Amino acid sequence: MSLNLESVSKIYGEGSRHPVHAVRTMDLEVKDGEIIALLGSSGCGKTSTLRMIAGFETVSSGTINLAGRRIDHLAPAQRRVAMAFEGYALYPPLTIAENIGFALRGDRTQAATASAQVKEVAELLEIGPILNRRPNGLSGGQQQRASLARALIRNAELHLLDEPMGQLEPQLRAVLRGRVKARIQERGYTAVLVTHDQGEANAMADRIAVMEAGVLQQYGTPAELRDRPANLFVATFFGEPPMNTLPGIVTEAGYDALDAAGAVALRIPVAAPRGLAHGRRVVLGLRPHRLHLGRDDYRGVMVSNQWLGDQAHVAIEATGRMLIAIHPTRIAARLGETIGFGFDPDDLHLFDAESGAALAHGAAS
Ligand SMILES: Nc1ncnc2c1ncn2[C@@H]1O[C@H](COP(=O)(O)OP(=O)(O)OP(=O)(O)O)[C@@H](O)[C@H]1O
Repeated sequence: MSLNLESVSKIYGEGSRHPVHAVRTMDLEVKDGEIIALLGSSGCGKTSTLRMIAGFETVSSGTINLAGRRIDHLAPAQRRVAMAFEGYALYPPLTIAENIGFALRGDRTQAATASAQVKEVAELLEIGPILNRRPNGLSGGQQQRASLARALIRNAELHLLDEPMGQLEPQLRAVLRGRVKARIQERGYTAVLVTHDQGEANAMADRIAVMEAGVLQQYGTPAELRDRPANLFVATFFGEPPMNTLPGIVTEAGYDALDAAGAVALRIPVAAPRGLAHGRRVVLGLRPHRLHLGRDDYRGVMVSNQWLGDQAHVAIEATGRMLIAIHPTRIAARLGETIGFGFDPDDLHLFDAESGAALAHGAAS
């Protein structure tokens, strides 16, 4: 069902001497049947947002609507929301099967049907063999999958998944991501996933909400975040390795990238600097796969060269700063050698030097 957050804020210790403003006037709209991810580094407010939606934290201000019904004043049990907790929150005296099927008891589901459903979701998450065990003594990854199963088995109006696969090893995580996503889509569930792993957000979410310091920085599809980052924070947070950035200034002939001392380090000729006034201070951004090695436009010193099996990640020092390039083949040059590079000015993203807001975007990837 559709979910709407309007101007939602969370302040812990409001009125105390050290209030923490964890979420700031957040607007978020999730469509019926959509999977979205809240993505950001530790402490940015992801879990607080999720817990306000679930009802485990009160909202300090703002409103939350689910399926057109206001829910922010309701107790968690009245919200028709299923949640997989970061800390698992399993009942120690119950077996894993009883934990997973716990919510079905109130649904007047026949015992046999409930047991078949528990088995089916347990197999999906590869925890079939531990259904008769109790949570104590199980690994973090097993408990985490039990918590996820307990949420997925419910036919709720909204599924909230807090770092649901953080404890699993990469291979299993990759398999389960696909299965969990397929199950959510097959059943038409609406889901909000919390993660600090952009690979997970990319793999599972239709749209991603990037948060930093309690503020929603951008909400869009993975392609929108990659090709049209709203600001410098999103540009350098989203994408691996991150976007290269250089302070610069708009000139009559194009852009000048500046070194740390403010001197001109690279002249980048462009016919029309995208309507920006001469003298305007900007930050120039370039994705690493758009920085081409072996061209003669500029020169830098190679300071690192890593072959990752299918591509090379090369760091060059130019303009007194480090620039990262992704190259499709091995680079023969040694560390310390001078290497030529270049790029197409149309691939540059431009940001305002003061606010970091995007002014113009490079060609789409
Ligand atoms: N119960 C609480 N009381 C006081 N401050 C809190 C409480 N819970 C969270 N905070 C603070 O609110 C801010 C946001 O925390 P939150 O857990 O929402 O972030 P997060 O992005 O989910 O981080 P993580 O990925 O580490 O879980 C942090 O500064 C955190 O220390």
